[in-house]
Amino acid sequence: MPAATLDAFLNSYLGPPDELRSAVVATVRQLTQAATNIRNTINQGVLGTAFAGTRGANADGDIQKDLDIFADDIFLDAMRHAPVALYASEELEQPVLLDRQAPLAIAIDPLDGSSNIDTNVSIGTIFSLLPATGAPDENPAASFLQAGVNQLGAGFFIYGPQLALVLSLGSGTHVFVLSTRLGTFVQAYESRIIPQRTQEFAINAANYRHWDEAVRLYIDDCLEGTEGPREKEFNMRWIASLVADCYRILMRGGVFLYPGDKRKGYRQGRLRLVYEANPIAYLIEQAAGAATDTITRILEIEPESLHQRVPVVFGSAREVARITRYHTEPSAIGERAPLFSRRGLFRA
Ligand SMILES: O=P(O)(O)OC[C@H]1O[C@](O)(COP(=O)(O)O)[C@@H](O)[C@@H]1O
Ligand SMILES: [Mg+2]
Ligand SMILES: [Mg+2]
Repeated sequence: MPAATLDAFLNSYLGPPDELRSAVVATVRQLTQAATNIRNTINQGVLGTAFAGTRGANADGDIQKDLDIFADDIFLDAMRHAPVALYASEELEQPVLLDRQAPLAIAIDPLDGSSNIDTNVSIGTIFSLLPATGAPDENPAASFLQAGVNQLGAGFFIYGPQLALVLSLGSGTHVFVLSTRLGTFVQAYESRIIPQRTQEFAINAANYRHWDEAVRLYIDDCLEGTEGPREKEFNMRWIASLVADCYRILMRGGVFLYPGDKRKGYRQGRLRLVYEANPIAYLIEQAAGAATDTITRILEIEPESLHQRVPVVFGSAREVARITRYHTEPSAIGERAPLFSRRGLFRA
């Protein structure tokens, strides 16, 4: 039986012992309050004016919108009231030390999908909960340079038609929706299970000419549909909000790719390992999906720096494995008939 509310779910959470478990629960509660606050602000109807304005660039060189900064301020403030030692944000160059005695470190993308703010398309907040390690005041980055397998929990809020929280604390991936009638988050689904197979892919196809050959050939094969080696039709989606693309995949399967490409600054793709790829990979794996950097499991990558980018492929496990084979053993992608052997590397 699913717990009826987020509160009931958190009360029944049997995670790591004692201090860490209660810290995770308290932190998730603070996060939900901050997200509700942001949702209320978004609903004031100022998206096209005040909050879509730009401020400059963040540590990573991305344009910051006013809502990026607003969301960052709200979550940072909320974490001051949670048992969190360190707050690392996509929008801030360095982690903020909050309470050196506290057991947790949080990495956050306060506003994901910023390019969609003024178009009224779903946006979100992604977070990753880690154990604070070492001496947080001496080496604040160290807590965030742990491989994603060390996460205690991860999730995202999606400010869509519904305010939803997708959460995993290490046993399944759960979806809660804010009920304004009840004034609380209620469980919307049993733990999600992503189908192993899919006929739907998500990629920004405008970058086709910049991709490596393996990615191009994978997409070519999908596009050839029933006339190509896959012998089935594919559908394409690209929302340009990672949270929204991930939510769809959790609901009905699919595969998402943001590979590295040949554009300047995109060799490692666009998404950040610590703030985006790790928490999303955790949620996807907890829902029986898979997540790689095309070859290596995302959750096993040791981050080298706080704002590091990483190529990302995630979703239906068999499709993710297939994409890895295009990169590692192209000759094994031999299901195509000679009819399809017309191009390059894999077609010889
Ligand atoms: O505009 P592009 O290159 O298609 O990239 C879209 C991707 O970039 C992101 O917007 C990056 O996140 P931010 O908005 O937090 O910078 C993802 O949500 C999305 O998947
Ligand atoms: Mg983002
Ligand atoms: Mg962001």
